[in-house]
Amino acid sequence: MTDTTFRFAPPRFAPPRFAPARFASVRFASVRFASVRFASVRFASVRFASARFAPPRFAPVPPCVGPLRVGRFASARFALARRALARWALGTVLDARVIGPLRATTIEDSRDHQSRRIMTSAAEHPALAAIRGRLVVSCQAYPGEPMRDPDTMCRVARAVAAGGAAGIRAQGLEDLRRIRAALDLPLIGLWKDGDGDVFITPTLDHALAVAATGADIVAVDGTCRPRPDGRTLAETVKAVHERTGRLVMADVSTYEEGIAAAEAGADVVGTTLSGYTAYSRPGPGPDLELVAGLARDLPVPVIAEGRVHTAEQAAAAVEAGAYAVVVGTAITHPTTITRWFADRVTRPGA
Ligand SMILES: CC(=O)N[C@H](C=O)[C@@H](O)[C@H](O)[C@H](O)COP(=O)(O)O
Repeated sequence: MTDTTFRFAPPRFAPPRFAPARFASVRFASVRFASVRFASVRFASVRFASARFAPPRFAPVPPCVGPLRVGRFASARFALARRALARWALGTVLDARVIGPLRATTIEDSRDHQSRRIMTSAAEHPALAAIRGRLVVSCQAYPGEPMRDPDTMCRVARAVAAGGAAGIRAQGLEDLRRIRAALDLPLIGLWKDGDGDVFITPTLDHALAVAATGADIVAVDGTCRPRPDGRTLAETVKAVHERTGRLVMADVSTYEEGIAAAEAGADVVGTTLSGYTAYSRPGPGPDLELVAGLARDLPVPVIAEGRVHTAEQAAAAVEAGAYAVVVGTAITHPTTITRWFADRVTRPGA
């Protein structure tokens, strides 16, 4: 058994409503890392000593039933355990002791409020580390369009890679296979299918097929709407993790969906669907308020995606706390870009 201590740096930007803990420790026992990033944990005890938990008290926590991601409040089954992790996510847990065979090592990370919440650089998946603070380009053409062709999309992906894209997001199994074979960059894969409301990688079967193309991250619909195969998001994420080891990006449309997606175990949350569900905010530009809210409150990376049309908006998304920014239309969809220009140039009535 290894005995590893995680140290979390105190928050630089502690939300004012939470008095930072003077000391808090979370003892985990029987930690089993299934992969670099995931762990099954049983809580032994949680100890708090802070302005809010005075006098210091030791609270025994019943063992967690089932897996828990270290650093998340996601699947903790017990309120106290969840609160401990929530406090960790807020940066107020200063010390956590993990006992068990562990591959991750010491954490010293307080660079910014998103990175503070991400588990550890050692445990951060390489595909995520490679896009951190960078641009991902979505290369997609729509049914019936002239560029709807895997070879063309692969060329587009190579072109944006040459321009500095740190990652690619793409749609459709054949597009993904071609792009995977041609490029070494992190690949976010999805499969748009069906004519229902839920169309971004709508079922587990779709997700498994996307994973089989070699995509590093499988993007799925992460909204609260029922999925065509009747599975919950949590069941889908769990199955993708267990059967493929791939990361899951949940495309959401609201703050509540982002929180629920993280709790369901999604590794990454994207604001992709904001404005594209009946109940979310449509707007001409990116939903930076959503980006900022989720980046502030989630312990997982938040990717800004959707209607980022200018370099300034992309920079603003990073400023708002986005872990990475995905831009599609403004870079890879010439029909729309042309229309933007044509509409401005063409005189009314011409
Ligand atoms: C809503 C939906 O179906 N979004 C899709 C998701 O993969 C794509 O059609 C978008 O192009 C992508 O999200 C990037 O966004 P934008 O093209 O706005 O930069």
